[in-house]
Amino acid sequence: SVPGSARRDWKPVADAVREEYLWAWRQYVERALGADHIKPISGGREDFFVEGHSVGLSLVEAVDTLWLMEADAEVAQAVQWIVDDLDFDIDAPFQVFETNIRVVGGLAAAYHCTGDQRLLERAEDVADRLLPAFTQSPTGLPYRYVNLATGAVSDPETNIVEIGTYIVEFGVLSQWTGDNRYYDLAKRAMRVAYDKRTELGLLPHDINAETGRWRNRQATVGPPGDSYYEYLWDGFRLFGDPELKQWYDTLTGAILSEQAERHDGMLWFPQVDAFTGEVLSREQSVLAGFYAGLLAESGHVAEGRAYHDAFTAVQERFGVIPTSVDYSTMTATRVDTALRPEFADSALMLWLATGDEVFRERARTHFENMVATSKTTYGFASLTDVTAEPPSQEDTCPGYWWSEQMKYYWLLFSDTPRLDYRDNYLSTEANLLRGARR
Ligand SMILES: O=C1NC[C@H](CO)[C@@H](O)[C@@H]1O
Ligand SMILES: [Ca+2]
Repeated sequence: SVPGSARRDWKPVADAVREEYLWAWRQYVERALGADHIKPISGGREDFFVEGHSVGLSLVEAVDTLWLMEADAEVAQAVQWIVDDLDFDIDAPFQVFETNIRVVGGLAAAYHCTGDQRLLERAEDVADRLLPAFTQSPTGLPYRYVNLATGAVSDPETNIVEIGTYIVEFGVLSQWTGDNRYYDLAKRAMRVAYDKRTELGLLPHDINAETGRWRNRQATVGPPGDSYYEYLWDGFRLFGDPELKQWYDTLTGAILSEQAERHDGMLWFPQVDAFTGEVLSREQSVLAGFYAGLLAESGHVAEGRAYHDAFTAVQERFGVIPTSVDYSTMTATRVDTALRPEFADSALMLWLATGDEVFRERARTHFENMVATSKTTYGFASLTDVTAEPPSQEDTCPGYWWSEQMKYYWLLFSDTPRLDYRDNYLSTEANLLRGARR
């Protein structure tokens, strides 16, 4: 039922992924239950959003991954913790973008997989606490922070990712609750930025939420531009909104004609001046690797393949892709890397779009190299230097590890009956919002 022929037996790899994940889950439960992060070297606890106010982030991010792995006892334990112990009435400023993609999205995915109404109620509760960031804004571009208890908003110095990565999570809430406020607020913010595109059809990435004025000239498909483009396409795919597709096609056409560059026979996307098209930087963030998958999903399969080929060259050179490289010299401009999932994200998207086994091979290497370099006493650790022998580790594990690369590997290798491989949707945080087969 999956695309392409299973020419080799991937089950051993799928079993290894599930074994590593459930081992890491047991360490988290025993040592850091309820913490945003486990500290994988020391076994300690770490807050992500606000010091002293963990919201069980890694647990919230793990629910749908556990469910897809048929770890149903672990799912039940996680849901029980959410119902008993997760309270968003916190008098502190939370980052609106990160809270949406990780917490609203994680709870929405948990609801989609389990059907437990209490999880939808929690998703609505935290989403409602984010709305003042939109409704208090004179332009409709949301502020970056909101106090979850008081609704006080702050920091208008934002970017297109943080004003434009909501329509998926807000859209399914509108669909599931019948309240269109969520969708309308999310789409309005995207429209404001789109309407300010330059003559070339490109977007700078920094903008002021109070004045609506651009704060810089640089366009990028990496952070903080990436998921604005992703969510235009995803919003069209999930909700069929033709305007979102028109905006996506216009901006993507400009990116492919004005920004794409061939270098040493490989396809790259330098940062350019959005007004003139002048190349500003040939630095490529590992986060930009998601774009290979987005291009393939949205009909630009050749470009998507070519961009993944480029990042495969980086993986082959460094073993683990560094936070950023200069592709004109193939040197790392930052040697650290925080367990970033994007290469595996686009490998899954390209495999689903083409059925080509090469993407499973590439993802297998990504998994094996991650285990070899990041696995430590109580879990998996970010790296401070991928070029060191052996690569040096940092005592932290990001929340997205629990939602992203381990889920991408599992879906690539397991052929799980819990996913509709022909019609599914994973958010930018890999939250499953369509395609769960209960
Ligand atoms: O869209 C995102 N950006 C950064 C993280 C992964 O690198 C994660 O939160 C998500 O994939
Ligand atoms: Ca992402």
